[in-house]
Amino acid sequence: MQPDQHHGATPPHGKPGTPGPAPEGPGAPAGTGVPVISLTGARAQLGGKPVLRDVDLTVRSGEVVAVLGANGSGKSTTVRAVVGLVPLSAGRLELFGTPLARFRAWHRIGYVPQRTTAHSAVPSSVREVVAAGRLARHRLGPLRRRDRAAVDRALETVGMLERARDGVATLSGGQQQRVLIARALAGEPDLLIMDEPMAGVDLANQRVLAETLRGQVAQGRTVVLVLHELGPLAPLIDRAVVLADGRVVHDGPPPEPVGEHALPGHDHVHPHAGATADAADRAVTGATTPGLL
Ligand SMILES: Nc1ncnc2c1ncn2[C@@H]1O[C@H](COP(=O)(O)OP(=O)(O)OP(=O)(O)O)[C@@H](O)[C@H]1O
Repeated sequence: MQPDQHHGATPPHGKPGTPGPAPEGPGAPAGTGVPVISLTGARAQLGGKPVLRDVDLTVRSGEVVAVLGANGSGKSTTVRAVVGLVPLSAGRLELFGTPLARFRAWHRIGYVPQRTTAHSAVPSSVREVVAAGRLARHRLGPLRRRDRAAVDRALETVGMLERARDGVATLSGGQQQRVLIARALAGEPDLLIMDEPMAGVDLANQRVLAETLRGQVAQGRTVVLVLHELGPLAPLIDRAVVLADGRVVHDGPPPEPVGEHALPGHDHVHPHAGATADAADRAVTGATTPGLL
């Protein structure tokens, strides 16, 4: 099945009044900016097995793109390749118009990896974890006032400022996710990449995360979200890229929730084996939880 290509067209959920940090100036509609991510013909192998097979992913300044697909379809590997954590065996990657080999502006990218359930053995405080998000911005030495202010702003954005001195291990999973997002925001990135930000997060924390993301999108931040389903984030998404078995099987408007998947609280788990376009069709259906946004 050929991907339904949709690069750069006006998004179905265009956000009126979005200022956008696009180099072509404020007011440029999402999806019409310069490519922030340009991944073409990407192939990658993990454990000797092909995991990405000719993946194309173009994300333009100001866009909010969901990467969807069943378990094992290659979503995490795709975004890990984008941030240089997985080497490509073929294909080309440019970030902000610069080939990966020459790209140095890592402070422009905030990456929130998939959260593991394992508690950190390192007794870091919330503030220490978030301050690590400034590392790409500031060189060695004590945090300057500007860095500290950015850390405070990020903590405030996710509603964790009062918990700044607490140990991360004392937090719930959802609160830890908020801290990881604050770490990414502390670097004041132009591009925010989040891998399954809602996974394992309770409803109250999902509300905070959704509100945080809404604020980022309103500021014109370019956002890539790996999601199992659009769920409560559906109103924010401009475009969906669906993977199945390491290939893009859809690149276009986000799907409408249908059938049982539209029921609130529907918990979607996909089989690992036999990822096909049909599996991808199932994966793109989203459960909406009313009132989150
Ligand atoms: N480090 C690794 N070594 C070997 N195989 C891996 C590794 N990481 C991932 N894989 C395999 O690569 C394939 C794609 O994995 P990936 O995590 O990208 O999928 P995904 O779509 O993000 O899945 P999920 O929704 O379960 O997170 C899977 O078959 C997975 O088992």
